[in-house]
Amino acid sequence: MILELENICKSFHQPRSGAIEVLKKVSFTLGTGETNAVTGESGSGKTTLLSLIAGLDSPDHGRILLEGEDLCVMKEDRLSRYRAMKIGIIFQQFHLMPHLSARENISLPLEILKQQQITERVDVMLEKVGLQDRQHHLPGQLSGGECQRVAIARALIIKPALLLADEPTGNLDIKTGDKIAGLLFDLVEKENKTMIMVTHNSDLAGQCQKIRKLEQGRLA
Ligand SMILES: Nc1ncnc2c1ncn2[C@@H]1O[C@H](COP(=O)(O)OP(=O)(O)OP(=O)(O)O)[C@@H](O)[C@H]1O
Repeated sequence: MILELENICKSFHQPRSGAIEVLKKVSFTLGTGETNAVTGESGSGKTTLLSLIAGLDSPDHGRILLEGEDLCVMKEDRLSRYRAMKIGIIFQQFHLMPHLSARENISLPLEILKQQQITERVDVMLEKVGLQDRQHHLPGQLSGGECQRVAIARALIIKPALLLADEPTGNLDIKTGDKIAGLLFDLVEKENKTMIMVTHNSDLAGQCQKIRKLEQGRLA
């Protein structure tokens, strides 16, 4: 098992509305090379769940094991490095660095992790996502679809154990979204990546091997 969630609980406390119990003892496991979609109504806790798996927030109770290591008990320094090495994240809003070119955005994770052969690895990735002729453009000079290609390349370049995608086509028009989804699933399949994708889009969810629904704090 690459990922194991055991009895994850998460509440948010608001002075006015009191506590909202978003996740109630959520458990699931994911094997290497599996793709799962997480669906559910707005406010059902999909992004919360993804943030916990990404180690960007911590649960109130429960364990999250990635390759057998419990993210919930790691100290911040180690967690940051572990996350950077093991988890690639693709967001709806791309989250690119606006002052860096496409090429520099893709190479950034490798620079941070002080990896070798960065130029060659970025060249290969630029070709995979079809952006060789846009590599020196800034995000503001790229289309939405091109920005998401950069984000996909940046997420995959570290060869992550786990890929997390939060509405990866949600900010794109239907035609571009379909193209980007095609590219993403193609790369995931070719590279045997393990992926969790949060989406409202049933066509997209249907391309994952399994669809899980979050409802009233529980995952079916
Ligand atoms: N930091 C926070 N503080 C307080 N409440 C929060 C916080 N983050 C999320 N919530 C609440 O938790 C619930 C779940 O939010 P979440 O963003 O995970 O839902 P979602 O299923 O991703 O929704 P959507 O599909 O609309 O993006 C919502 O009721 C939200 O208001």
